[in-house]
Amino acid sequence: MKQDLAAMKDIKHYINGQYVGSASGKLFENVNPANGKVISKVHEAGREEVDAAVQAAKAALRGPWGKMTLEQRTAILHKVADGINARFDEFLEAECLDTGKPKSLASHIDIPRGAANFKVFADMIKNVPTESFEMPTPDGTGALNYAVRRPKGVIGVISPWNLPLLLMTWKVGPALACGNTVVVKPSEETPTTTALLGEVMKEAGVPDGVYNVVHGFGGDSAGAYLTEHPLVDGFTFTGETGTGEVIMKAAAKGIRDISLELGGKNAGLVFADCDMDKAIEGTMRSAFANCGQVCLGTERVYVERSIFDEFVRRLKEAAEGLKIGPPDDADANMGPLVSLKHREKVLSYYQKAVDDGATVVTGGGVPDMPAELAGGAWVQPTIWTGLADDSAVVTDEIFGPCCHIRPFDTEEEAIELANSLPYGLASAIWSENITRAHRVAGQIEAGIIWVNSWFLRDLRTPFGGSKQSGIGREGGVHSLEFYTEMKNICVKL
Ligand SMILES: NC(=O)c1ccc[n+]([C@@H]2O[C@H](COP(=O)([O-])OP(=O)(O)OC[C@H]3O[C@@H](n4cnc5c(N)ncnc54)[C@H](O)[C@@H]3O)[C@@H](O)[C@H]2O)c1
Ligand SMILES: O=C/C=C/C=C(\O)C(=O)O
Repeated sequence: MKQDLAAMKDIKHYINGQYVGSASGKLFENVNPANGKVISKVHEAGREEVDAAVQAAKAALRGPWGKMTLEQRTAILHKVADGINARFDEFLEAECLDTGKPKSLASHIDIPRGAANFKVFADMIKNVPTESFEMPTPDGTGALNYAVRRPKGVIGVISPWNLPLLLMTWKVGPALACGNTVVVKPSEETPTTTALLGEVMKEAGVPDGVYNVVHGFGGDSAGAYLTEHPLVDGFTFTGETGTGEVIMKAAAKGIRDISLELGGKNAGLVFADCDMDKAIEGTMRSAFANCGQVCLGTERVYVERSIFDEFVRRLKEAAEGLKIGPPDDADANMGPLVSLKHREKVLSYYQKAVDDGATVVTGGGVPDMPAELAGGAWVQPTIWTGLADDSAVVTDEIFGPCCHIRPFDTEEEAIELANSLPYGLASAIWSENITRAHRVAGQIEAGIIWVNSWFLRDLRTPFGGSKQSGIGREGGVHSLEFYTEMKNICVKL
């Protein structure tokens, strides 16, 4: 049975290789944030559907999937990647309708990464060795220890709405490469590409029950039912820090493992010895790409005082040059926020900045849009200066197209400011003095540091946050660590 994705009117769960509706008949609306119109109705899973998905995933571990050779399994995952590429335009259309993001962005980042996440981890699991140790024994014969990887089991994948296909496959790719089965709960805001992937899985020959999808909300809905289900062996979650705390508690019951990629309030550090063109281009992307809805984005920018005025002037000019528009507008490089609800949150910070005495360098409100887009979640790219370090605008993750720029005088002060919050996800350093860049990078409390770049991704590298930005690392061998159980076999010779 195929999902009616061509019309994209009715988004069902994908359980044990079939698209199925909810027994309760409960549906919720999926809204296009570019115009406020309903795109589709989505089935909301109850405990019954979540249980069916988890049971299917458990059973599939013992079915054909569990018996496949590594070669067979990884060949299928390459077919999944090829299947995404073959249906690139459908994925692109679905992702852009759900999020409102420019097609120019999603066609370069979201959809290609959706495919790459399967290929990279399929190849990695074949090529990363495990360890072995020979040891002496009192009788002189010795013993040999060697480690093997085994799948962890059923993985619960809970993903957010900002980069829906990219962030979901970033977990599903390595989870399946390692031989696990998954139950995915995509964000209620962006269910479509996760649903569409079910068809690709089927076509690629992924056995039924290996990839399951349940739709719904977080608390008191599909998300909570999934984390409370005792047969799930581990959870990988990307989303807000507060939600991470709730999921961590649920995972404690039954001692299930967790990987948490959480929020940030990332600092950009711009030194006087930077290449100003590069720093402006990079900070533009880090503050405004994806309408500022990137966990790695820099909402706090610290600039050395001698170049502060020039930097602010040039970033303002660049921000005012952004073209706001819907996904199909080929010139648009900024879309709407994901929803009107999220816009309320972002605009509350725009107001708070004014209340706290900020200088609004540019933006601060809602742009004028043509009548057919008036119902969309549009917001202006916004830059502030002049806020105190303890203003909520400077300390809270806003997740909108905005940044506060503040001057600093010394390297020590810049590092202290960057490290002053309980988050520790990412940071961008702009300096042509490579010794300084290394020195500063080593002292920033964050999991990911970019020097003279931003969001430059090599999927073999560790990815994750320190402090309240997460627990664990994914990427490269670190994904293999999370998605497998290492077993040591000690053989007395
Ligand atoms: N560190 C990273 O790699 C990374 C990447 C992208 C986004 N993020 C963070 O994600 C946030 C934006 O995404 P969001 O608003 O979708 O996050 P969110 O935490 O609101 O939701 C994420 C997912 O969790 C589900 N959920 C919510 N409450 C739940 C509960 N009680 N039990 C189980 N599931 C629940 C949601 O339905 C959704 O699928 C930002 O904070 C951003 O920084 C982090
Ligand atoms: O919004 C957050 C972006 C996260 C990016 C990744 O997880 C990635 O590039 O693998």
